[in-house]
Amino acid sequence: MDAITVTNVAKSYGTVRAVASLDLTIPAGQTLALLGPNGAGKSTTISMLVGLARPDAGAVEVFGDDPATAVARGRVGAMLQDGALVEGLTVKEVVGFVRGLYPEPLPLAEILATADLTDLAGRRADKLSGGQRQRVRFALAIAGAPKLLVLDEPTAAMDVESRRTFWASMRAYAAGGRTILFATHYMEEADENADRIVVMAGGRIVADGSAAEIKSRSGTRTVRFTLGDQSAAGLDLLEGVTGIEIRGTTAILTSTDADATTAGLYRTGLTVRDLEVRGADLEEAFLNLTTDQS
Ligand SMILES: Nc1ncnc2c1ncn2[C@@H]1O[C@H](COP(=O)(O)OP(=O)(O)OP(=O)(O)O)[C@@H](O)[C@H]1O
Repeated sequence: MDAITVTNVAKSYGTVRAVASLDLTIPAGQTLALLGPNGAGKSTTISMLVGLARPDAGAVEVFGDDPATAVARGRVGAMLQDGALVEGLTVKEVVGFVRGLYPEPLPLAEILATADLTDLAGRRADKLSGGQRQRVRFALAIAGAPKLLVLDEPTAAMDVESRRTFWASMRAYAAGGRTILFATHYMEEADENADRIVVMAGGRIVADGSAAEIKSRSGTRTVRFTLGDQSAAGLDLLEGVTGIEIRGTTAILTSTDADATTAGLYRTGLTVRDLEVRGADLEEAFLNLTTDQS
């Protein structure tokens, strides 16, 4: 069964078109990253998936129901950008209270352990650090044992170590066959934690695939070599070259046809040492895919 089907969805705020012609099917069990620059439409898409906003056109289904029904049935857990935490309660009390609202919650100890909060259980939730508070929000999102977990930029405000801990928690939760959708600006988070990456820009999907597919779809590769003190004049005219950068003694050519660029390079008569041809990294692919459309 599909966890999410979005069919031809559009959503505007006044004259701002946040999402347009959005089609997306997410099979149950998949971990999907929604990647895109500011204003791409990620949060708007997430709001519609969790029933907080209604599409102007098109349809959204979550496990075959409309989102509000799926949420009411306890099938969806969400960690949105600025959920406040109740003041004056300990972590254990907040999590215990929220899990009590669900028909079939996870055991309290399991929630705390999954969110790496066992050691903080007795601390006041509103007195924690930003990263620790995010973990409490994560605990609240999984408390009802939802089949679909939706996370909007869950690691914003976390340092590197907290991020690592957080993603380990997320993967542990996903391992039970659950479906996860998370929005992020961080390419490496998408690369390391998702089975599939959907890149959005300007309210539309501009790429959809595994990290490797997205990298290759951007079509760009880099050709690097040691230029030393030779002149770089004319390198930008080689076939396929779209960009050139000189870093110390190294020349880095971006190319849409690395074979032609390399062949042309040898014809220049330059002494070419340490030649390296690489696929674009995910960050370059992301910039290539989103720059023209946002
Ligand atoms: N409540 C709102 N009222 C008016 N415009 C809005 C509202 N929410 C979003 N928008 C606009 O809709 C567009 C999409 O915004 P959205 O928040 O969905 O993007 P995003 O990809 O989540 O961005 P970010 O990465 O910055 O969170 C933007 O142009 C934004 O300014």
